[in-house]
Amino acid sequence: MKEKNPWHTPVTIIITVIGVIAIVALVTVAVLQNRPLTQKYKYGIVLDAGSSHTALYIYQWPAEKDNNTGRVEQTHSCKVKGPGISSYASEPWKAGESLKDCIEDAKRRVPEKRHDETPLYLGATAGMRLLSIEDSSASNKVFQAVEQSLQKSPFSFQGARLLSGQEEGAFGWVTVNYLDDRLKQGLETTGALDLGGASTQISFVSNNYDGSESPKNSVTFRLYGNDYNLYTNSFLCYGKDQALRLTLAQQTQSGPRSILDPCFHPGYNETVTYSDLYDSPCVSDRKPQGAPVTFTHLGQGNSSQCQDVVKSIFNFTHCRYTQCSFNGVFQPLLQGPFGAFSAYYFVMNFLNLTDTSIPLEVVRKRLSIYCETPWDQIKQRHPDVKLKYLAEYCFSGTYILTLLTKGYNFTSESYPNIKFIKKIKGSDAGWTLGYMLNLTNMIPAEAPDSPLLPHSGYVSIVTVITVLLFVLLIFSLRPFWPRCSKQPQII
Ligand SMILES: Nc1ccn([C@@H]2O[C@H](COP(=O)(O)OP(=O)(O)OP(=O)(O)O)[C@@H](O)[C@H]2O)c(=O)n1
Repeated sequence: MKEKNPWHTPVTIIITVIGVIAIVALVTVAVLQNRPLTQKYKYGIVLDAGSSHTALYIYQWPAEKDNNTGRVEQTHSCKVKGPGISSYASEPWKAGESLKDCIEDAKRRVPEKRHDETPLYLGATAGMRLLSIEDSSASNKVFQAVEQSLQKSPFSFQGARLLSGQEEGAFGWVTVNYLDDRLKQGLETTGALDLGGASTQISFVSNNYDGSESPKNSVTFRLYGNDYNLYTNSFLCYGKDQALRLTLAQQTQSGPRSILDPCFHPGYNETVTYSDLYDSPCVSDRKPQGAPVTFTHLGQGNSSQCQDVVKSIFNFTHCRYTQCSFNGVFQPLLQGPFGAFSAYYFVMNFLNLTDTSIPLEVVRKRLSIYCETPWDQIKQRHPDVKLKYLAEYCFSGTYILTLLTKGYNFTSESYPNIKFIKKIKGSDAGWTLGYMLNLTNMIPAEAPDSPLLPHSGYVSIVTVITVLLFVLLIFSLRPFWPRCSKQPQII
């Protein structure tokens, strides 16, 4: 006599087998769907052809997230050897040649199979702006030379062009706020202060600026569903190299054989050629008549006199708007935090003055002690720093403080709102990233629709619900279950 197992009916066996197969299939799909994928990246390259040098930046972002944001990051930068491309006006082909090493470097950094789809841009700033004012044909030839050289690269070259000061300021602002994740989240934005060699930019959003007063300073953006009305201004000739020319021009108006410069260390002594100093549209019309060929540039190291000389290159006398910064340029009330980068950072970092919680008066005092230090001592303390940079830090520090306080109207109270920065989350602060994001349409005007759940959450929920349904099905089939009788069946 054999006791029949109540589960051994064909219906329950079939249901159980199908159920087990379904659960195994679901779990397999869920696991496979959520396995870590080997990330594929896309790349973009921007060359920043500045007045003092050219730099190449490589950016990357996950291939499947072209239209998403907060994900583009700088993976590498390469400093082009030699001066900025505008310095090759008399031998333009050399401007093209100068870029080759960094392009070779980029070829090694970007995977070969991505080369032909990687956009390559060159944007030129204030150095080329000045050259185009001075000699537009020479500037065209320099652009032709760099274009010829970049067309030979395996990348998808998208052209070389001159950025307007307004674009330089606005794209710097986009970069800073993109990297800080402020745009996507619609947070209060950070203003951008950029100090180059030949121009300087200030860009910020102010509640009391809607673009109606001085519309030429207004740039509007719609980013991730938010409207921004940005104030921006670029001051050509107020980058730190051209500002130094302006102060030297101020001190050599009578064509002297020597000057005692308060912005250079005591004991500093260099011979300067008048024609070199005045070889820039920022000062060329002021070249003194009948001056000797050279003058001796002597350092005096006097901070308060240096402040006076630096102040004298700003014009505060006329303003046809409700308020101005300097040279009759409109500026609304300063608002919010500011990121100060490029030469702001190089100089303040060298001077150990990037901490803006140090009171402005203390900063001034420390700078004046530095300026009064004899040139021999300075050279001894910093044997590794390029002499040209080293000689100019006293001037540059004084210029930065004067530009910020007298020029832009930062006060002791608002000075701590400035943060001197070089990089944000590994990417350099500057106009290049914002420029690329704009040209590749990587910042959408409207906020992208995001799915309710991440993919892994979706798969897990579907799995759990299916298992539940299966269990319910088994229970709903109860009437078909064989009954367990207490009496053993006799077969
Ligand atoms: N370690 C460094 C590197 C650069 N500089 C100075 O910083 C200034 C400008 O830097 P940059 O942002 O590279 O300006 P450019 O792009 O060359 O100038 P522009 O934007 O005006 O065209 C130059 O005066 C350069 O001499 C410096 O003082 N210390």
